[in-house]
Amino acid sequence: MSLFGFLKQFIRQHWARYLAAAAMLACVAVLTVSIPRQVGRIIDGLVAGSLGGSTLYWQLAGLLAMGLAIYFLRVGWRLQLFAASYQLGVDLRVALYRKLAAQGPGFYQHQRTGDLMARATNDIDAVEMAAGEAMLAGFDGALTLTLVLGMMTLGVDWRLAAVALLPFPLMAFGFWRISRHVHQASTDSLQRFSALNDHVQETLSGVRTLRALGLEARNRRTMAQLAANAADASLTAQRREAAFEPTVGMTLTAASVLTLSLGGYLVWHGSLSIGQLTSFSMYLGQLIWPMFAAGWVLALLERGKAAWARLDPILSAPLTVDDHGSQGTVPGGTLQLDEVGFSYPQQTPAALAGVSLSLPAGGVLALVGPTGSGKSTLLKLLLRQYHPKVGRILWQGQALDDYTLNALRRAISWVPQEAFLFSASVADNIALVKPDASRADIERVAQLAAVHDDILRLPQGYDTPVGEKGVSLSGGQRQRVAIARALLSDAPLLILDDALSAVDTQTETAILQHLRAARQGRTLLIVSHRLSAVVDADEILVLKHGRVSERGHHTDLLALDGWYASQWRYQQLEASLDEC
Ligand SMILES: Nc1ncnc2c1ncn2[C@@H]1O[C@H](COP(=O)(O)OP(=O)(O)OP(=O)(O)O)[C@@H](O)[C@H]1O
Repeated sequence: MSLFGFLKQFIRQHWARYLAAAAMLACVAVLTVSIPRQVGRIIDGLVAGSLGGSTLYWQLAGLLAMGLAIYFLRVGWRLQLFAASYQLGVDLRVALYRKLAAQGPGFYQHQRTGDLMARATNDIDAVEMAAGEAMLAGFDGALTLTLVLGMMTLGVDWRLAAVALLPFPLMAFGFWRISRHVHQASTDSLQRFSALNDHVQETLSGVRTLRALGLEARNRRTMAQLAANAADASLTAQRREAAFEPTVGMTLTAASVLTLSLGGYLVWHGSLSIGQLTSFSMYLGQLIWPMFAAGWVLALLERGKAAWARLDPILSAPLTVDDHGSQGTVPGGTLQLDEVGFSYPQQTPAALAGVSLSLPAGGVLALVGPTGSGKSTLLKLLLRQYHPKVGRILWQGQALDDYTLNALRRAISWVPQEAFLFSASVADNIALVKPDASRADIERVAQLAAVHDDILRLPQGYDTPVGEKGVSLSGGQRQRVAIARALLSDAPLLILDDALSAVDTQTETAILQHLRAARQGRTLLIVSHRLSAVVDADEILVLKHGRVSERGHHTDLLALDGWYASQWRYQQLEASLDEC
């Protein structure tokens, strides 16, 4: 959709505000153009000696009243229009947030966070300006122009009007050329601001890594370069926009010279009064605003169009995760994969091929295998972040796609390796999916996740703020808080995605024992590099190059003497060396 299409749709929705603003504006325009005519009449009355005394005072008071009415009406219509344009900003931000929240990893793989943030702030501001300031100035300017031209032509002298308008086509041509440059410069400016934003965001996220690698100076130089690039682009855009003013100035000067030449000649020959020439000159002065408004409106619209060209692809991008299912709850039951295969876009080797498994409700399945063998990919298919290219996934005999995404996400408690803690207390972080959980419940799951004692040692215990604005927890503590969070949910499937990698073997054993005792029939899927975490699983699947290379119980796999058995021996040896 074009910017104008979008604005049309918005104006249709908020027509009452725009209509009220337009009505007030029309009154302002009528009053504004009446003033020079009135002034001309007073001057002619004074020159002829027919105006004086109380009539003169009443006419002057009338002029003052018109000025006051113009002031209040101007305030009124600006408020109406700005309220509408701010609403447009809110609507756009909500729409963008919804879209971003609904997109899957396939979308984010091609986007930069800083750039998306720039679109949500800078670009929406530019569209907001196009819907508010530009509409306001455009409507005002167009109305004033029509009325002033009407008064010049019909109310004063059409010959003067015809001559005064001669330079205007040249101005229109100048405007057209300038606005093309403004569009290009605005696009460039928004893109460079995005690049700068992206760099700041990445620097803040990776500040520890940058420091550890001693890259601060290099990063500072890049930052300075990007900031200078952004400033240059903004300056170029301003320079392009600044060209509107001299064009207007030159046009009006030429129009004034032509008017005075012909006007002087007509007055000299008695076919125009001095009052009429004064009125006409005042009308010419009143053209300054519509002309400046035209330049300003074009600049705002070009900026808005450049911003919209960056926003529209995001707002109209198809969802990488579709949500066409109709089943609102997942009843649990057997999870089944039939000959599932998947490859990432633009990746030739398949990340998964011919994977079949059956995980009954309440069962424990483990996924192991060398790095890059497809374990996380399989989880992504279960979480429906991607769709299998071949084969099918069923839950309780129903295709995964038949469930709504919401239902599916409620049915799965997923604990990733890198647990994210929000800026809130530890207790609130654990109770994220169940904000009404009691403190006793929170402490119970923290004990199951073997993190209760660690939390008690924090300065304010469970009320200690953590996350970005609080105390930093160790990787292992973060993982255990995330496990506690998952245990608090009632989801029938719990997925531990290498979620115990940062805890020692003893703590891992303790957590797994607690899990077995407290699972209460929940299905458990464990992905782990450490095989000690999976020895008790009902079934262990070894993935290699996306295929199941071994499967069975721990003892079966040891007997097979394949990758699992050699990895087990290696890890056992490593553990015994650690104990020495
Ligand atoms: N987003 C992606 N785009 C393209 N290829 C990907 C993507 N994610 C993973 N891959 C590729 O898919 C294959 C399987 O990766 P996956 O992350 O599933 O392995 P993994 O077994 O979980 O590895 P690890 O144990 O290191 O976490 C790898 O070759 C990987 O490079």
